[in-house]
Amino acid sequence: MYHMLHFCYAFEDYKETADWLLAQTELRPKVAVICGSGLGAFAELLENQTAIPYKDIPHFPQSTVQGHAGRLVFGEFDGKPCVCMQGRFHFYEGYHISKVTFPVRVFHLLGVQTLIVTNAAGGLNQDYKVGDIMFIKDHLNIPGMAGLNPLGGLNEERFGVRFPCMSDAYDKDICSIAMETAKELGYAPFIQQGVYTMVAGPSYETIAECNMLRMLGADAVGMSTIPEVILARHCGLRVFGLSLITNKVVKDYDSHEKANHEEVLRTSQHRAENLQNLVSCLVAKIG
Ligand SMILES: O=P(O)(O)O[C@H]1O[C@H](CO)[C@@H](O)[C@H]1O
Ligand code: HPA
Repeated sequence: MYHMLHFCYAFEDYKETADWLLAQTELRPKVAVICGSGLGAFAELLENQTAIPYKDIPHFPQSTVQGHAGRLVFGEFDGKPCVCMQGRFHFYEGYHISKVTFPVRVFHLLGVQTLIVTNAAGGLNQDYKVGDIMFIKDHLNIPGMAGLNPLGGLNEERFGVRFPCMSDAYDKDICSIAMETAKELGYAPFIQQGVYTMVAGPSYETIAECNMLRMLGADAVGMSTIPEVILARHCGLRVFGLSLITNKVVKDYDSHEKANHEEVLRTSQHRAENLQNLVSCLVAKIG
């Protein structure tokens, strides 16, 4: 059990990992991408790639969830260097919250300036359809409100300030570029902009919880992303986030629908190509 005041990692641990990675590749990425459930095929498109299994990287946790391959891939899109997490870590896997977010600070030390986070999420907004892509404009940090924030404990000033601002968490300029890119690709009919909320998981939400989350103003719900975004903003990275709406949450007691990870992975596969095109064009534009 970790005490709140104890870091799970010291600054030197992040630095050791970053230096180890810098010795594995000549690429110096300015953009990092975290792939959500079933969305990791994106990394296969990277040119000149160096792929490193998480198990070989000092201090890195392991991926335990289906649809998260567990490799860090360095490569290029249109000559723009990028590093991509093929698989993320979730709190419900049993990792301390600072472990879930470990790679984000490593990216910062690698020289990354922009983080793109992707996830699979359940649609709470009834206007959303399965297969829609929601650009995240804001978030509701439910575990954070219950005391589970990745910045809890002593502040590491070498990364950022004690009380970072979150009202500007999602970069409006990158979101506009992403919208423009989606239009160019003909994807506008299935793009949404909305609020993502995180629950700790791994159980999916009850009907009452879904209704509550919707009432609170959330458009989509998942079990990830927000801790990564908070750590990224703390150390000054610009953030763009998107959710693939893989299922509609159940909000009606007469419904026979049941949330399940197989459906999540099926929808991810169905939209994988669109997402890959969108994110790769975005990396090429902002990298
Ligand atoms: O957020 P990502 O990693 O995309 O995965 C989402 O899909 C899984 C549930 O089906 C949960 O892990 C949820 O967070
Ligand atoms: N709830 C929570 N997390 C999810 C869902 C959901 O309906 N779909 C994909 N990830």
